[in-house]
Amino acid sequence: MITEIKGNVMYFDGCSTVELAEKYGTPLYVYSENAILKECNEIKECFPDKYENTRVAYATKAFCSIAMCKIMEREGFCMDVVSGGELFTAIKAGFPAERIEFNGNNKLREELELAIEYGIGRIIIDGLQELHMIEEICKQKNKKINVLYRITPGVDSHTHNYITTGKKDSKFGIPLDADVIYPAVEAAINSPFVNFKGIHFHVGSQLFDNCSHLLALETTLQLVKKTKEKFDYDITELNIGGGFGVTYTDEQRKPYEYFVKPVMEKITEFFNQLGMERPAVVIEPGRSMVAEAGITLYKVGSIKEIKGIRKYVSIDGGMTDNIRPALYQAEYKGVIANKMDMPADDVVTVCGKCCETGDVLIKDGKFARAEQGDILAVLTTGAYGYSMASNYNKNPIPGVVLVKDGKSAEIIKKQSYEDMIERECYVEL
Ligand SMILES: Cc1ncc(COP(=O)(O)O)c(C=O)c1O
Ligand SMILES: N[C@@H](CCCC[NH3+])C(=O)O
Repeated sequence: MITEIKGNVMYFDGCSTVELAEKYGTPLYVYSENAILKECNEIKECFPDKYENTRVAYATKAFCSIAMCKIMEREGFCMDVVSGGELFTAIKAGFPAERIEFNGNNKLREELELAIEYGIGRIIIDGLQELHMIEEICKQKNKKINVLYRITPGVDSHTHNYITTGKKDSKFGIPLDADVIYPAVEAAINSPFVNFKGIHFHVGSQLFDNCSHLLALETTLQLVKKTKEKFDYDITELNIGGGFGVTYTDEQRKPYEYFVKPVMEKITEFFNQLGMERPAVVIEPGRSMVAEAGITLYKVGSIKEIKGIRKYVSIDGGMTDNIRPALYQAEYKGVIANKMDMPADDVVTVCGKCCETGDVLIKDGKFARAEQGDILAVLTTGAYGYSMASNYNKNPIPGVVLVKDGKSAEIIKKQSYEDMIERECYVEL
């Protein structure tokens, strides 16, 4: 069990959350290595270990750090990066360049130059303009790189509007209009500077239904068939993105198998019928690999009861370390980590310390009766928490601790006030 209760205290991967808060200070992100490994094993079992020529590329945007890159390296995963910064982190962590795939709708020339210089495994191209930029760089550097095209499959997945990515009206991917996609495919096939491997799609995030993946796949397979007919060219790789939903509150999380099995069946059947070899298949999970492996610890501060309306419990962090409730109305569960033996029957709203009314982490949640100094743990914060943290109100970004079997180590130092102003100055003009 990753989360346990001993006496009145919540333990996380064998560590007392109260002791962690005391030792490292709050706010604090805590990641369980065993929980990450459990995800890795679950994925491996139903995907790369089950089907030949398949790969998992962890989408580092969910949580990007040297430590996470090292774990992914050891587990044999690939990594999907979306910026020069994520790419640099992976390389600095010693992650093999050939296992890195680069996504993004507006990759900068200098980011592409870095990627090509490092010799990464794949660039997932988001438009013809990008292909031309890659060709120029490869020509200059005398290099050739593997590429895929990210298409816009025209699928409206059922999730928050801000995290659906496959709709026709989207900044991501190449539209499937015949006069757009086929010239692009032809250009990539004929380019002496790229190896055109195949097609990528990503339909959205936090999904509980496999129908968006299957619909997008159908469209992709038609494109593969047309590419064969038109250009006599065999697509050798399909990337179906990530998006696998996790349980934050009451959602029923689906196993990876629910998503990948029908996808693999459909792909296998299609290529058998066509008499073509099945391409490599890649998935890009981000959230599902780390969300449940992470919690955030806070210290309770001011408590205000507005008679007949609401009770506010303030914590020493907030939207600066978890923007998701403010940005996507995301819901979380939390506990008073030092009062696990007490009934959670007090309905309170957990709010942050920013000067924003919307700085609320949990609205009307049930908690044990909170007092100043208690340790409040917000659960399932491992994905898109730390990675979206900000310095709003000049609040320092908290540190990150990795825990495993009762041991703990700081993997990202918390920011100090000094760190925040280090790059600032005033020049009288
Ligand atoms: C291209 C791409 N791949 C993978 C992911 C990871 O998605 P998730 O964290 O939902 O698994 C995203 C983010 O939504 C993405 O845009
Ligand atoms: N940041 C989003 C997910 C982004 C998906 C990226 N394509 C979230 O917290 O849910």
